[in-house]
Amino acid sequence: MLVAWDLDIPLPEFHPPDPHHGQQILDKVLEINMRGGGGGGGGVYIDGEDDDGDEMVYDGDNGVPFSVSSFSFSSTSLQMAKQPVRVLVTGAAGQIGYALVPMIARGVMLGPDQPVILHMLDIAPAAEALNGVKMELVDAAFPLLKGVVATTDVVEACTEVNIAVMVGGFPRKEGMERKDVMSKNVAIYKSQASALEKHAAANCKVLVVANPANTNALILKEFAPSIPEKNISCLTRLDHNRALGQVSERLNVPVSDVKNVIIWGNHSSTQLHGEFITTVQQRGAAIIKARKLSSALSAASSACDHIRDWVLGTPEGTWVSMGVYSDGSYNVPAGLIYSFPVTCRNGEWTIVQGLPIDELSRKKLDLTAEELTEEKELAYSCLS
Ligand SMILES: NC(=O)C1=CN([C@@H]2O[C@H](COP(=O)(O)OP(=O)(O)OC[C@H]3O[C@@H](n4cnc5c(N)ncnc54)[C@H](O)[C@@H]3O)[C@@H](O)[C@H]2O)C=CC1
Ligand SMILES: O=C([O-])CC(=O)C(=O)O
Repeated sequence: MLVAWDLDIPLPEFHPPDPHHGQQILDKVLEINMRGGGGGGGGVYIDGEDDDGDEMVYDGDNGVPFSVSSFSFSSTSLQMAKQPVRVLVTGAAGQIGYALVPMIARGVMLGPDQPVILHMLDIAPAAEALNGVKMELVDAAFPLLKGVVATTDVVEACTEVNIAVMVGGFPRKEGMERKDVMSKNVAIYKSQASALEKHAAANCKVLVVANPANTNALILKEFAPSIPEKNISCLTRLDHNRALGQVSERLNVPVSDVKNVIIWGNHSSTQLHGEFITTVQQRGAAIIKARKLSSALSAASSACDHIRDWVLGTPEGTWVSMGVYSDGSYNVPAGLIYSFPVTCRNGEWTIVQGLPIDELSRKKLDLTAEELTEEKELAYSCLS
């Protein structure tokens, strides 16, 4: 018998009830609900139903106050069945969405034992394409995928989501800077902020991918004041991964042997400089030139890395780059969504402190902060 358990609560010794239907019932996987209360009649109950609906109850009666998800057992195993996590992907009919949703459904984002329910949002003109993506998700028969909501209704899309990956919006074309799509995209983030604030699950974690990613995330934060600022982030992990990839190629070492690069500031071309850095900075533009479309598979994969590390934690001794709400660390103005080196544990990110910043880097850190301040003003002018 295997017990897989992800809560720090002692489980009383478990004796499955004597089955009245012999092997048949032993082979039936039972849904077990655990509920508890303090003192008095409180205790631990494990109950389930057999094929005929007969209730089977185990009462550990140890008075441990808790309320947890369900798990299941069979004759050979007793395994924690995690509750599905609801993951919203906006712009799901677009090219990043198309690459991202199968990754999520396969467990790339939240782990191979974490069931998911996908919420996919797009706009009315993309409704048919969105439905096509839903059909493909069904056809792929992903074992972890417990449901798909495909909708053009933002409230339905946001309802009870635990994680929101905000990809919806317009991509830049060749020759444009990312902030050139601001006027089209920033209004989306203002309006979707309210829907998330009102309808998402408490403690929903938000990752903004659509450009200009830092400023869209900041607008979302400002128009969803009840979502904790720690829960709103933007994607700079793609730049981080690009830097890892460049180091790996140039030194001819496996990318898994490279770690702890840092992306400071904006997802834009005001990151640090030098030939290596220019390559990383201009990689998005190079991909647009080559594909006539902006990056998609690498963006989707990096979005999975971002959420995975945030939720499941960064490996010991490793930091990653996340666009997060600045608290003034490294003398970056507080109140910007700025990319910092962070470590994550227990679902929380922490900025790595005390790294040396030389004079040139200082200038560049300030420059990218100035750009973000200007973008913020531009965003508000687009909204007024
Ligand atoms: N932060 C990063 O590292 C990266 C950011 N991006 C950005 O991600 C965004 C999406 O890129 P792609 O998927 O290539 O674009 P795309 O054009 O293929 O897909 C975007 C989707 O968003 C939908 N959409 C538009 N308005 C919407 C709204 N109000 N609500 C929901 N959906 C809406 C569109 O109908 C479309 O299906 C772009 O802004 C792009 O610049 C792209 C690559 C990397
Ligand atoms: O460059 C773009 O427009 C898309 C993007 O953000 C990237 O690939 O980094």
